[in-house]
Amino acid sequence: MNRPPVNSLNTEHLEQLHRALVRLENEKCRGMILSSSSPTVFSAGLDIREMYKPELEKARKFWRTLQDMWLKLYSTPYPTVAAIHGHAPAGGCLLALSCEYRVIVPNVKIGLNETQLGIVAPQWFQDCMRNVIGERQAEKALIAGHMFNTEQALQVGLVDEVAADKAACIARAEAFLASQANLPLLARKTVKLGFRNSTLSRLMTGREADTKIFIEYIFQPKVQKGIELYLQSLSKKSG
Ligand SMILES: CCCCCCCCCC/C=C/CC(=O)SCCNC(=O)CCNC(=O)[C@H](O)C(C)(C)COP(=O)(O)OP(=O)(O)OC[C@H]1O[C@@H](n2cnc3c(N)ncnc32)[C@H](O)[C@@H]1OP(=O)(O)O
Repeated sequence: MNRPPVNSLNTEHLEQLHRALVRLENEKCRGMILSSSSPTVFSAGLDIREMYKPELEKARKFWRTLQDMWLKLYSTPYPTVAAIHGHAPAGGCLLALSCEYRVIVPNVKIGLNETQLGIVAPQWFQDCMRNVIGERQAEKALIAGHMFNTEQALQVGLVDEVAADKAACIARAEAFLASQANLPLLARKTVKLGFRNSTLSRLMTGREADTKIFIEYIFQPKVQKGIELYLQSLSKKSG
């Protein structure tokens, strides 16, 4: 990902990611490392400005593009690793959770923090967390909107490995891909999809309902007020 300053996910960036995933699949790619050009941020999650006073059709397109990108990422036939050498809140955490393996560096925060922002992580975000860390830990983390530090993320199983720095993180991600390289492709892909199918189907069969929930939620005046205040707090911080 290379969308400075924080790889926030707007419609255009989501489309780019989606196109890249389609191209990799068409080219029979043998593995992907999802990484960031930023030295300190993996992805800041959804671009909050896409949810602030949007036009209805633009907001619908934004959400459908996110759904498209995620459905592709979660179901790739090739192995995927997240090299998390920077913070990964909310949608950034979703990207990492959607890969098959996660390597992280020290001093990083990662989690589905939506509750803390007064918004709600959609059901499929929640499913991804549950599938990785289990029901009990996911429930606790999501209710609190907990951001895990590196050590906590490893302990709870949110990530698989810690590496010293970006170079080591990429090297460990490559080692994971190498460990998968000799597995029969069809068997590997079939098992992966078997595990992920119920989570994928839940969104695929309820896409329109999920979009409607998103739209009705963000168009509420009190949610808009919350987004406005949050945007102000973010830009004050950097100002
Ligand atoms: C049953 C009911 C169901 C209801 C369902 C409703 C569904 C609602 C949708 C819910 C889904 C939400 C998922 C999300 O992903 S929401 C996004 C959450 N993300 C965050 O909270 C991250 C916020 N950012 C940070 O914490 C930090 O920026 C950082 C990532 C830790 C990096 O810190 P750093 O100090 O390096 O950088 P700055 O904070 O100074 O930021 C630099 C500039 O980038 C702007 N910025 C940061 N994050 C975002 C963002 N997510 N979107 C847009 N812009 C962002 C920040 O304002 C600075 O801009 P400036 O320089 O112009 O001021």
